[in-house]
Amino acid sequence: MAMVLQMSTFLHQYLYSAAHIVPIEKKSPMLIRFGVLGSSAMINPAAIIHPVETHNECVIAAFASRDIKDAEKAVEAYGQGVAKAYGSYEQLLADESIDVVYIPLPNGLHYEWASKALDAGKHVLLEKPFTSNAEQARKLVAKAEEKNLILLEGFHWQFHPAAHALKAKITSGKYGKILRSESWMTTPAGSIPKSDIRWKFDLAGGALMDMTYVVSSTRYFLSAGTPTSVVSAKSRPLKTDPRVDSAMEAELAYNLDQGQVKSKIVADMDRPNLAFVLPRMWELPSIEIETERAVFYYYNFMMPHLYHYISITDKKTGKTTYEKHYQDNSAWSQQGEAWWSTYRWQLHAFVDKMRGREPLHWVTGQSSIDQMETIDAIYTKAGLPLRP
Ligand SMILES: NC(=O)C1=CN([C@@H]2O[C@H](COP(=O)(O)OP(=O)(O)OC[C@H]3O[C@@H](n4cnc5c(N)ncnc54)[C@H](OP(=O)(O)O)[C@@H]3O)[C@@H](O)[C@H]2O)C=CC1
Ligand SMILES: O=C1OC[C@@H](O)[C@H](O)[C@H]1O
Repeated sequence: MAMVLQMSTFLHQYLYSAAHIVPIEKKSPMLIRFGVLGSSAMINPAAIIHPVETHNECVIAAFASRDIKDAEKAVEAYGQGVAKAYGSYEQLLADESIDVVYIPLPNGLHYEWASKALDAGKHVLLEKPFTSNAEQARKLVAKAEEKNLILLEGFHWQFHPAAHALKAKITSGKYGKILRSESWMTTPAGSIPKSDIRWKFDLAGGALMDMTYVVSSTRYFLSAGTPTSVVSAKSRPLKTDPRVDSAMEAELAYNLDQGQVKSKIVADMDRPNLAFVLPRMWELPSIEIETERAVFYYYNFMMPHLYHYISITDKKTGKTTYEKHYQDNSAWSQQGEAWWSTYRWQLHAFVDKMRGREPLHWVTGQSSIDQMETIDAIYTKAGLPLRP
């Protein structure tokens, strides 16, 4: 289902950004210049190109690919201004006119190229998962701090108003302490081609890495760092390479200020069809959080701009109410538009940070380290090696 979501988000972004493109001549004269490392990455249109097209303070000034022809194709497809095409990532990093580098490379290359980008004095918007493992995450965050450069892990979903609306309720105290949570993300069997980067151990593939959202959603809504322990973790190994988890299920124990919480996470990149035939298209990334007085359920927390709902069941009365937050009256959503995708919200925050304005939300370096430490701990408990 994740792939279907991704395709739908492409369409959503294409249609909305086409309607809201800010022509280059109407953009701010002080443009933030982005460079993309990996012009042909599937995620580029949704995560960076369309968001930039609709933002009046930024432009994509260069694309780099391993093969210059791919960079030239990306330049041609991108209609704003005159972007440069580079036939190597090094060349783009040497371009002094680039302020920010967006990195949509395979997971196993995140650390190397984010590190090189920081060395070249660039700010970095880095795709999830942050790095291959926690050791790399610690080094990368230290480098960004030392160089006083912005480094953000692209947990786009956290920037959407719906995430904030739910978190505000959970942390309000009105519903009592959190008791447990359960976060799911699945993709129907066979929908990710076997040649995909997600199946390659050397590129830091695996379900837990790709569907790192199940960990980040848990940590975000619990306001948690790392778990006290990984109680259990079981992977379903990829037949051709058992180091790669085609699925991972784990139970985490947190000791929060407010008390103990048990969290289940399920990530499955090859989810068996129902009765062997029916792909579980309805299984959008979701999280359930039970507190003393209510059970919350956030359906499609990852792409809420396409569709989502938050249900709240009162444990005493059994009554369930439903909410949607494309745009509400919160200070948060007043900063944007109901049509903004999660990636557009994320870009808004990134630009705020670049301009010295305080973004309403940020994924801190410590959070990215905690995220990778949690992932390492789950792999270790499951008896799998850490990603290289
Ligand atoms: N935020 C989100 O919603 C999403 C995030 N992602 C993340 O973005 C990253 C890229 O994912 P996705 O777009 O699906 O990946 P793709 O496989 O489509 O693209 C990765 C790009 O990396 C470059 N590359 C460099 N070295 C290699 C290599 N050894 N093997 C393959 N590609 C290489 C290629 O670009 P070139 O040849 O042009 O240099 C390639 O097109 C991943 O980290 C993934 O987790 C993915 C999907 C959604
Ligand atoms: O980040 C992602 O989001 C959507 C999924 O399709 C994809 O596998 C993953 O990389």
